[in-house]
Amino acid sequence: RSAGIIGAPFSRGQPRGGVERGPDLIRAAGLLNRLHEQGCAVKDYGNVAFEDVVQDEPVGLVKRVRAVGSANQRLSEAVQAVKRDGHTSVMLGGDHSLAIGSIHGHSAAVGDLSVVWVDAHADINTPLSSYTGNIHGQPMSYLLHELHTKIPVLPNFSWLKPCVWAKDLVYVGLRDVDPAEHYILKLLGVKVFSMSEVDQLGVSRVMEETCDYLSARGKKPIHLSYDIDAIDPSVTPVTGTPVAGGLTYREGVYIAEHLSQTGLLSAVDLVEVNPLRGQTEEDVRSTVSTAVELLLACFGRLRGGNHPLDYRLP
Ligand SMILES: N/C(=N\O)NCCC[NH3+]
Ligand SMILES: [Mn+2]
Ligand SMILES: [Mn+2]
Ligand SMILES: [Mn+2]
Repeated sequence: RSAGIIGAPFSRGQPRGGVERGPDLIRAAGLLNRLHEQGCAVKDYGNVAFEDVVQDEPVGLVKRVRAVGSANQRLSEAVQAVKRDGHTSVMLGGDHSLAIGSIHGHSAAVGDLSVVWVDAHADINTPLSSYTGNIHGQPMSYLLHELHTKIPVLPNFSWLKPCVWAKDLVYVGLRDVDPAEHYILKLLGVKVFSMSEVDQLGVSRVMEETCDYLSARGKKPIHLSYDIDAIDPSVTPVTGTPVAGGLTYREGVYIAEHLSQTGLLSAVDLVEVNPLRGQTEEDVRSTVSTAVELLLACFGRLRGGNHPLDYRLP
């Protein structure tokens, strides 16, 4: 395995400052050394340099459109470069609007892909259905072929073409879904394992059904887009929109372990870590270390232990 790390210090998909600190916090917690120690080749591509957009009036209700469009165009190029070099792309956010560029760039590199979206939220509002106008609640609508007619022309988004089919998308962890989003999920027949299904089936059944569902449409590269707020706020409180009743630490790690073992994991996003949303230092430490553990599990770390292929007892 090999990981190409991209920092995306970007917050304009939502109104709360601090989420742009995510990439450097996750690096400082030792992600690269830990990946190396577990036998993963690692290349750090640094942080994407985002354009400073000054005049960015709302377009209808949609906020910070030009900044988000420009940022995601640059992120898409960065992800394409990482994939061209043959790595699994690891995008450290930053807010979840960055999934637009991450998934677009991944698809530009590998073609058809499947998306596993682990999140308390569906992030599938269209620009016209969103209450808040914050684009981090909308990224999936920009990416789905089936919603193309629902996306107006937006400044700095002319580069973007939809690249995901609704039948290649699976959600895990949903527990805060708007009516418009629920309508879209039902209309398009998107596969959803909300927290109700996690409770009903258990996480191992959820992941078994997720992988069976996706592989029935051919073994496509998997894009795992992990919003840290999928995990329960008791474990990962420093995030913009925490929602009670989330995944346990163990469930969160299991999801990553399971997808890692498919051998199809081709890109990972880890987004929405916001240190300014914590009450204590421990809140920040707990959230950031959980983010690191989730990523280590994406690259083959197992709780039962690992050993190098060439290990020999002395
Ligand atoms: N964390 C969020 N998305 O994952 N917040 C925006 C969506 C709220 N409906
Ligand atoms: Mn999200
Ligand atoms: Mn979320
Ligand atoms: Mn969020």
